[in-house]
Amino acid sequence: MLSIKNLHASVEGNEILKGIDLEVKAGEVHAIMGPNGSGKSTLAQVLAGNDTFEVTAGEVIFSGDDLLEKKTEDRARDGVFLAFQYPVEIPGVSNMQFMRTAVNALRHHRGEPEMNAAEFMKLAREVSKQVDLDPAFLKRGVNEGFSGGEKKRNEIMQALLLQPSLAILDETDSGLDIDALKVVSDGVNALRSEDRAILMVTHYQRLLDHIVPDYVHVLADGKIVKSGGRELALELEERGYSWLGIAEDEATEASSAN
Ligand SMILES: Nc1ncnc2c1ncn2[C@@H]1O[C@H](COP(=O)(O)OP(=O)(O)OP(=O)(O)O)[C@@H](O)[C@H]1O
Repeated sequence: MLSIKNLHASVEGNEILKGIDLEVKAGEVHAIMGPNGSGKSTLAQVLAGNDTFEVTAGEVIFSGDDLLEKKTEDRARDGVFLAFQYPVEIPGVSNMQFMRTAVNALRHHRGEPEMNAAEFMKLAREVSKQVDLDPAFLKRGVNEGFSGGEKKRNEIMQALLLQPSLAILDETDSGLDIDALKVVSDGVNALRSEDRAILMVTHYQRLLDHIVPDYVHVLADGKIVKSGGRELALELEERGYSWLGIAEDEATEASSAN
């Protein structure tokens, strides 16, 4: 589903991604871990099409197409979804209005009939229960005044409504209390399916107790330096990053993040 080859990306002339290679098949869940500042969010943003970052080399093939050639909105229509590390507040636009517009844009693109307000309300209420978010949040401005954990739950609600082919989740577990972590993980597990891939950026092995990944990758200084199965995350928890030959300052930052 997703094939990344030798991906390089820069911001303001600084190279952040320095040759990423990654193959993700439909049905798989991949976790991306690594020290602070290693490029995890940059990778997520580049895949979603944030033009702050300049791709200087490499290719990304998504479902057979050249992803990097497509505009952000076309990537979203084709099924790429990004749950932000820091979800953005959009005051004045209700959550309901925002999500219905997005869902109907997708349905239109897929040649499916649009959902009217009543149909969408019914669906949104069901999904909000799934992530334990009071349906009252549907009426509020997008993320406006939401707590950190509520924003993260709202991101997963969007994913459940949009049913993307590729869900990229950037630190969806950060700031969640123990119960919310379980709720959000259940939401992500509900997304798992044979025709969908999930790329999850996380610092915490404990998330991977709930959402068991097929593969774990360590990103350091813009490159994937180690890949393995779930046991790699357990090893990182125990040993930190320095055994992988990651520079001492990066490894220290990483252990303080953990
Ligand atoms: N818009 C930007 N302008 C300048 N530098 C940026 C920008 N975005 C990212 N960077 C830099 O790129 C590097 C990688 O950042 P990124 O957010 O991808 O790291 P990360 O691995 O997700 O880190 P963390 O674990 O702390 O979230 C950092 O040094 C960061 O300061």
